[in-house]
Amino acid sequence: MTKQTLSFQAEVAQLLHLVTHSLYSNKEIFLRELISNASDACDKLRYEALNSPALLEDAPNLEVRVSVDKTARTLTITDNGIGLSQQEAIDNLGTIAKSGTRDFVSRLSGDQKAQADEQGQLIGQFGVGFYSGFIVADKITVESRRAGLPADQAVRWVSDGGASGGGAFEVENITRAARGTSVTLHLREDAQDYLSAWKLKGIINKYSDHISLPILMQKEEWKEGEEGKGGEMVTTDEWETVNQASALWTRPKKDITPEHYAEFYKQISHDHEAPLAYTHNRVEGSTEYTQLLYIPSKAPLDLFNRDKAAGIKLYVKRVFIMDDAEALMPVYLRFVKGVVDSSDLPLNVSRELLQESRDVRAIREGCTKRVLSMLEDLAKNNRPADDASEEDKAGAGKYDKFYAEFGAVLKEGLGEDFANRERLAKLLRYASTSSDTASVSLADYKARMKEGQEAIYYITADTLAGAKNSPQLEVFKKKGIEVLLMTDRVDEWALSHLHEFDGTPLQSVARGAVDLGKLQDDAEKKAFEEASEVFKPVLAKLKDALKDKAEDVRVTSRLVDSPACLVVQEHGMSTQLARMLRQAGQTMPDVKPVLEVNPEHPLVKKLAAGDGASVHFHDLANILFDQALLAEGGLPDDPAAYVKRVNALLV
Ligand SMILES: Nc1ncnc2c1ncn2[C@@H]1O[C@H](COP(=O)(O)OP(=O)(O)OP(=O)(O)O)[C@@H](O)[C@H]1O
Repeated sequence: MTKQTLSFQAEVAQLLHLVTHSLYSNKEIFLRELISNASDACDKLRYEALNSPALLEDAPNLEVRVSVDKTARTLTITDNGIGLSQQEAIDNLGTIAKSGTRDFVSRLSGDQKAQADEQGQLIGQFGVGFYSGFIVADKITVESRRAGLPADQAVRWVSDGGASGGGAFEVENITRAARGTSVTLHLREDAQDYLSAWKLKGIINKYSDHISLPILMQKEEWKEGEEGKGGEMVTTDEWETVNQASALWTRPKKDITPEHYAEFYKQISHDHEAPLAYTHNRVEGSTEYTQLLYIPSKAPLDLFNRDKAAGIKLYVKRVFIMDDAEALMPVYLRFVKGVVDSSDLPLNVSRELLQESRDVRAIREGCTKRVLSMLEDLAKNNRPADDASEEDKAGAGKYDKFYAEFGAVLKEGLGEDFANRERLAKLLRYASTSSDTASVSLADYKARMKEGQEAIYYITADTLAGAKNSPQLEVFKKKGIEVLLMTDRVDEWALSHLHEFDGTPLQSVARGAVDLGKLQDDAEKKAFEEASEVFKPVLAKLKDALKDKAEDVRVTSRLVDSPACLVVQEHGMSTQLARMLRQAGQTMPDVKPVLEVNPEHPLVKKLAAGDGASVHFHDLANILFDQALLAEGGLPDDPAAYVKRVNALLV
């Protein structure tokens, strides 16, 4: 093949512009990115070689070499991993594979370029990968041969990253004896200090120490100068390993610093923020494995996508097997990132096999328990006592942070993980009528329950304001009974799997007839029974007038200021959930709510005194119903008819 000149995908050209104009503040990350790619390429080869050992040719020891040529002013990162075919070089080094990064870049418009610095920080979140080489290089040459292809089918890829204005790269066919890839950076004028071996070792130590492959550099020696001249460091032909070259998780915990853990997290998660917490354990017993699990500080944008890739990398005896091993973590813990290294699974394990393996089940259970313990610790140290140790104080507010990001997903576990339901229930936090923030645990609530209170009361609504101002809370407010306010979409479904906490039932205040049990005194009960009796005739008339809308009409003691509210039958779906599902396009059976009226309210009294056969009565009954619907965030079936009825009253 002769030389071909090809253009970058439009987003790559934009990304390159961004990289070269805005990533100056943290230039050195380019080395981490390129070494990380080299390490991935070796992992891929090791995995493919499990089935095709011939791919390893005569070089079974995988490694990365970093070398400099001071005369040519180049820095080269070479690996003997999987390599790239010509087509792969064109596809992978000319486009952006990750859809998240691509979308982000394509959204940057021209006038935003002024805030390049800010964007540089943002782009750091997505990982610029290979293209970060252009932070320090004005030209990059990649030479590569895919493992398994003959020496004369290697490729050379060269680009100046668009500096010449063309936004193009060249590819040509070359002969390369060794399999694998070398990336040569022609260093910019202001990046010449990356020719210093000492500097490079420092960067490798900082960012890439945990890479399990050996990273080799040529040894340097002090050479005395000729007479009258100073000495200097000179490069020898001997190569030495400059990193620890053992996978981080295989090292004893005492030898790993928090910085190492954080750096490793960044590499596996592509998250620029430090993790909130991590746990590292070697599990022994009938199933043996090592787990290193992280809880991120921030939720990803696609957190609620239950099909989203899981964040666990599976290794078997330190050989990388697969990313996103979803069988190792339940779906409700999909935000956890980390590594599991098993000693028992076969190296050729497939995703299908993982689903069925007993060892995998044991690992999943073990990982789940670990994550829950980690969360329990965060919860425990969230509000440290004054005399707590410095370490415990450092955890202040971390659980709140976790819960704000991932609480809604954790709740899915109530319906998914029956074995751990009680532990999960203890981790739940809600806003309540005494706290606007999601900080009340079920145990806190129980500890504050009133004398004679027999249930944990809660209400679900679309918004906090909607929950707080719901008419259904009126009697609870009057009696000073705390009610949990639930506003996550998942709450109602999740709560349908949690009927009690520590022996106390959970009761929705919008479901079934209100029964405050011992919290109501005898006089109140008597007054209520009398009212039910007195209102019987008007209830019958209301029922008739609203027969298309309401399942039943009854008097209630739950209201204080409002004339009426809607409730659902004890085991029915709430009107709020039904509305949500309908909005989501599901066909819902038409379940009619119960209209409850307040016998103390003037409007209800007026109805009772009126003539049930009059047109006026029919209109008032409908207004009463529609207003109750509005009060809980719904819309009348026929809004125009509602407006007409209200207007008729106003004039
Ligand atoms: N040393 C290498 N050996 C083989 N293939 C490579 C090498 N470096 C890069 N590639 C290929 O180029 C692709 C693009 O690399 P790039 O670093 O831009 O993205 P990535 O590695 O997929 O993402 P990220 O770096 O954010 O993890 C890689 O997915 C890989 O296929």
